[in-house]
Amino acid sequence: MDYVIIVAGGKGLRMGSEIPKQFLPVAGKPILMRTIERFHEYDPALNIILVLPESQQAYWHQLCEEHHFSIKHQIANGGDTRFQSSKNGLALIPEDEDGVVGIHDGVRPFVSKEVIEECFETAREEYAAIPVYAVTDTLRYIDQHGGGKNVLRSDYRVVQTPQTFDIGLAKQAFNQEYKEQFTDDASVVESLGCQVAMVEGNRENIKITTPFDIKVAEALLG
Ligand SMILES: Nc1ccn([C@@H]2O[C@H](COP(=O)(O)OP(=O)(O)OP(=O)(O)O)[C@@H](O)[C@H]2O)c(=O)n1
Ligand SMILES: C[C@](O)(CO)[C@H](O)COP(=O)(O)O
Repeated sequence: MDYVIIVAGGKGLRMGSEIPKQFLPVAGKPILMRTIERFHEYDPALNIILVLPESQQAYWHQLCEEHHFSIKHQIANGGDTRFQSSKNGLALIPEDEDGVVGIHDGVRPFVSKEVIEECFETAREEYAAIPVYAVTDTLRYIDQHGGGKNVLRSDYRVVQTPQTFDIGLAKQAFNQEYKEQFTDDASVVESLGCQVAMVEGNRENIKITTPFDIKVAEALLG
């Protein structure tokens, strides 16, 4: 069976809003509900695990009632790092389960059905897959003395989620000790020595991080 773990255990410091950013409404509906809906639309049989700080779970249940949100999901507790949040979500998947697990940021409500499908199918064949897109701005490397140097942007890709993995592989990877360079789930799997396949992401799949991103999100739905 396939699973998606929607991680929403962060602090939202860059958003700086009173309400945690995953609950902020965009065109009248909380971001997190929009994100979960995308995966349910892709596959209504997909098992959904939502990772939320324990202190926010009662509020989430209240929001679900208010919005008549009835998509079935399990809840895991958020961790101090994204690594720990993903790991807590993975712990709810039975040990002997076969299939693919996607790990997706709760604050990326604009992932397309095609990208979700491509990520799950590529991981089924190649064990690990991530959506990426080409950099469109010029990039500059800054050294430790503050000096700058132009770099070849075609050497880089911007990485999105969902990041999809064979379930056994993901569980093995998240048994490692946490390292600071684990900024996404693929970096955890890669540190086992595994290759991660890349699929073309969709540009609208932004990570809602700052108040500016809320304006972009409203515009995308407008
Ligand atoms: N300990 C953490 C940290 C992050 N996340 C989740 O990972 C996703 C991407 O992280 P980001 O957008 O950076 O969220 P925050 O960490 O909440 O933001 P900030 O760094 O501004 O505090 C978010 O859905 C966030 O909730 C998580 O589940 N657990
Ligand atoms: C996982 C991620 O969204 C891929 O782009 C990103 O690495 C999360 O980074 P954050 O700074 O912890 O939000």
